Amino acid sequence: MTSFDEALALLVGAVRPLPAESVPLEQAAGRFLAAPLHARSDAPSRAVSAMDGYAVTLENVEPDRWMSLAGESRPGLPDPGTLEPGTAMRIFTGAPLPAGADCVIMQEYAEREGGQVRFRSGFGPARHVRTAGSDFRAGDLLLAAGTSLAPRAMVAAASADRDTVEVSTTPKIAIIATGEELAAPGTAHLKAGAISESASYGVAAMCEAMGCEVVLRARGADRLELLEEVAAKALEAADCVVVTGGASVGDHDLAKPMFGKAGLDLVFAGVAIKPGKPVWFGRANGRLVMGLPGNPTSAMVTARLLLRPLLAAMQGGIPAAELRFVSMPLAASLPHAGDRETFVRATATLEGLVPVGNQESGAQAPLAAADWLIRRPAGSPVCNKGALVEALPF
Ligand SMILES: Nc1nc2c(c(=O)[nH]1)N[C@H]1C(S)=C(S)[C@@H](COP(=O)(O)OP(=O)(O)OC[C@H]3O[C@@H](n4cnc5c(N)ncnc54)[C@H](O)[C@@H]3O)O[C@H]1N2
Ligand code: MOO
Repeated sequence: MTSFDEALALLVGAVRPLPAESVPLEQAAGRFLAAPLHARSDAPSRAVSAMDGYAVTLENVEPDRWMSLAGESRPGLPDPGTLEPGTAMRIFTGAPLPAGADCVIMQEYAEREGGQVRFRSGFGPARHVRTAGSDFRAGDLLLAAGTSLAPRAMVAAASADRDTVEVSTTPKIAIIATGEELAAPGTAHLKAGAISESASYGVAAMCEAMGCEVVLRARGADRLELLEEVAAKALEAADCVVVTGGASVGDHDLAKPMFGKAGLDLVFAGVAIKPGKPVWFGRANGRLVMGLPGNPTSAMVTARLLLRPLLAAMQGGIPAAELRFVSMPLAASLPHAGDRETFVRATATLEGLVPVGNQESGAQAPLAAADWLIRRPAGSPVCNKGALVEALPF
């Protein structure tokens, strides 16, 4: 069976990034940069104060000795001029430092009387000055092509002083949940044998968090003609179709056959991971198609491990950046792993990772608290509390 690493490589090899477009910065959050973003100018453009206080030349200041106050520097002022020798200038956080000043003394250390100011000792040694270009220089690479414009990256993007950015076109995603038993949330209790369809809600939320637009949602009973119709519509509407359920070997597992008429070309089917073994991926009608297992935990684990890198790759993102495993301590011991590479669902605590109590593929309730996946190679021995494990934010 295909290993996780092989599946990932196959997937990345099968994707061509969507074209780029220019969008206003206000619409860029969550999108992937299609071109590197360079700074227009230095930041700060000149030395500025990091505190509210008084600009001085440090060697001219003696604790508790009165000196005259001359001038004021406010943020936004083009030029506060020069500090007159032996004086202090009132200055505010972010305001330009006058020429000749090399230090800002916080106002908490100052006492004022008329046009005079003195400073009690203890104000040093910090100078509270942000030097020109200490954040970045004109022309510096602020964000590489392929970076996802997550909230923190948006600050860096806006600091480049550009009103538009080049980003990837938004991928259109169709999500089809298959299974006779599935009912829309709110209606399952009305029908004997029905369950509330849950997996696709997690998948849709993940797609949206990855900057995609979910253009079609459907639930399909296990009847081939019906599913073929839904598949045709989805392939028409979307760049990528995600199917949940029907991935396994049962008589009613129709997720792959429903794309038969559309000429499904499988890239992989079945990956040696637990949970999520039946996950599959291919192409049909020039679109990408990923099949996730119906078990909700398996669906979310495979979406995290394979769909998320796929959505990044479609947008020119770096798939490996979606899979940054880190070392984390275990706060509880783990039994030996089976013969498939295993991804244990866990919660982070101050002491380390604690596996959630219910590790079944069909679990739904524990997913909300399972914010980490612990990666365990096939055949891993028992792992004791305190040991370091490879983990990925889930
Ligand atoms: N004989 C075998 N049986 C199974 C195998 C196998 O290798 N041999 N693999 C098992 C594994 S592993 C998994 S995972 C499951 C998943 O298979 P499917 O993708 O075919 O999933 P379904 O049969 O459609 O559903 C499984 C389970 O999950 C519930 N479900 C399905 N979709 C949803 C949804 N959107 N929201 C909530 N719950 C959903 C469904 O009712 C079933 O209980 O197959 C094993 N079987
Ligand atoms: O792969 Mo299944 O998700 O092990 O139960």
